[in-house]
Amino acid sequence: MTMSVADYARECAAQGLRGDYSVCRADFTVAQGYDYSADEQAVWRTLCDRQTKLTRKLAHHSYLDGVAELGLLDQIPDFGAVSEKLRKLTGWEIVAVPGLIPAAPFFDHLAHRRFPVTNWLRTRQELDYIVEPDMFHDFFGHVPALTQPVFADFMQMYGERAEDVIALGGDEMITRLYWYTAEYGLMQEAGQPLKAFGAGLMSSFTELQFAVESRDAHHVAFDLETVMRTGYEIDKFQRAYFVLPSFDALRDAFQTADMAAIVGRNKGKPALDPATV
Ligand SMILES: C[C@H](O)[C@H](O)[C@H]1CNc2nc(N)[nH]c(=O)c2N1
Ligand SMILES: N[C@@H](Cc1ccccc1)C(=O)O
Ligand SMILES: [Fe+2]
Repeated sequence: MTMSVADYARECAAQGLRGDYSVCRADFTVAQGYDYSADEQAVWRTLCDRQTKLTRKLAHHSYLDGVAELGLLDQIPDFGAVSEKLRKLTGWEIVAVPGLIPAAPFFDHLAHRRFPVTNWLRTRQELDYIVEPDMFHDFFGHVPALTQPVFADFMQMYGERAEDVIALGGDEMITRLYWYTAEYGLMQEAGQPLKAFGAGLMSSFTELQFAVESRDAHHVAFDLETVMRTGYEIDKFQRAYFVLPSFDALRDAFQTADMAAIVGRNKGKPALDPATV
């Protein structure tokens, strides 16, 4: 692990991130501390109700199958109870974190089948979109798919391969790959309408509709090396969405890629502009 919790806490405070990083353990986890107000519970239900109407229409079926399997969206989740359920289904658990954490510990959690979930919730003013991951994003966006064995295995492999790529000096490149697939990926299977599967889309009322339905959204056919070279910003709608033909295509690209060669060719080069890829 490259960055200490104390250094990261200072950096996050300087950037205006909302979580309290001063209470983190060395692996960036904290206690969930289940003490949410009635108002926060109401915000949670509002978020789930309005977003579920959209995902029914715009989300890939692997996500919707996950929601059906997981249930539990009527109140703010108790991470311990959810972990118990997930462990039985796919061997995953969720751990509480104060918000965005650095790439290396994040991928280390994934490699060990632990998914980091932020322990605080966006406010009523941020129902449509929030600039940093909160509990609604982490839980509603990511956790349902972890009930699906194929996806659950894939996320662990992501964590393992990421550690190798980081060791080669490719942390920016592997982070972009995660970003444009797990967070903002779209899927168009043969003969099917375009669907979303990325968690950053699942949790945003406005960006989910924009990415799938707007003529202004920039859709690009998935290519592993291009994705690994394309820059991104976390606090604005994405200027490119990469479209996969299937999950198998993603897994194959991952398994056959010569990561050392890709990192070697591209390390230190400026990122591609997402608007023009
Ligand atoms: C690896 C990459 O930086 C990725 O966006 C990670 C980083 N840290 C994170 N931390 C939290 N809490 N939630 C996330 O979704 C992520 N995503
Ligand atoms: N923009 C996402 C949250 C998010 C922020 C940053 C990274 C990933 C996701 C939402 O509104 O739900
Ligand atoms: Fe996320």
